[in-house]
Amino acid sequence: LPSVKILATGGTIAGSAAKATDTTGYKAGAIGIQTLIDAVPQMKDYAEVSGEQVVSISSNNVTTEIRLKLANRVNELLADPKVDGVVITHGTDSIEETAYFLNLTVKSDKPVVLVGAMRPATAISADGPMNLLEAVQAAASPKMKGQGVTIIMNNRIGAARETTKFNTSNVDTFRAPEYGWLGVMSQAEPVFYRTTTRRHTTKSEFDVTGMTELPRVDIIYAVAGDDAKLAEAAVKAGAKGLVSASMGNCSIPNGQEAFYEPMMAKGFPVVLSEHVPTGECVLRPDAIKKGFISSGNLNPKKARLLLQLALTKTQDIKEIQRIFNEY
Ligand SMILES: NC(=O)CC[C@H](N)C(=O)O
Repeated sequence: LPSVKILATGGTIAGSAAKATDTTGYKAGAIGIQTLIDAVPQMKDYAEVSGEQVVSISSNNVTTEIRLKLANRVNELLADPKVDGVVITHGTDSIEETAYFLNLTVKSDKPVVLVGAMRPATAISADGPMNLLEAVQAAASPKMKGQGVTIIMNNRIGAARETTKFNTSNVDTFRAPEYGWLGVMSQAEPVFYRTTTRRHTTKSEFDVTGMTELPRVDIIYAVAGDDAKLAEAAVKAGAKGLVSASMGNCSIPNGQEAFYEPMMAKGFPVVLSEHVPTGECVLRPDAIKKGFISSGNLNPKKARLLLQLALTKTQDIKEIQRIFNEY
């Protein structure tokens, strides 16, 4: 049987509530990985499974430091010829961020699958056990090779870059709204319909070996008529770059643009992403001249991670734009 390692970080999949009917008032990350593995003995028909508890937290508290630790551990594990795949259990609030981060920093074409749940492990019809089983089945499958880091929940295989949380409480919360799912889990096997063309894993230029911190990047929300007080505070707090969660097609209020302009003239990177859920950010010619970088259709939280990694390589605006065009 293939060997699959499960790295556990907490989240609702490891959540515990006082009553089986509680689906909101529960403690995330309360149950250890061995208990989650023991609850799904069927996994042993597909893989030799072992667990490792990395942290036990709700994913709103996953820091850059934890993501770097995960990336380094996944790289260590997958460098071992005896390990065939890795599953990471994770809270759903930031699962897409960690998945995308690993998509950019894992140096292997072996499967890396992130999985979560929306109902705590103690709930009636908890979704965690079936999701975990399918994640392990996928991580054990050679068909997952080279597909990049994926998120698997509710039978669907989503690319880290494209998959995003859509609903605060529904079990079927994830969507891949722009380009759809890569495929599905069907009868214990991954079935692929698409692949992603953006650079990831073995084709990524980012190397976080031994790193414990990354340059600070903050996200500034753009709302009609707003000023730049928050952006100023971010720079004062040490931000080495900013991501604007802009409106519509990369539009931001004049008050913010007036603050960014002289900063960009000095080489400070400002990436325009959007809080509209889908679509490209197409920069006007004068915005390009001023130094703005477009995130394409990458959402603000993922654009923040990519800018943090880009800043480990370069400060050059054109080079950072090249990176956003490729990942
Ligand atoms: N469904 C979830 O996993 C969300 C619970 C929690 N806030 C977390 O992200 O860990």
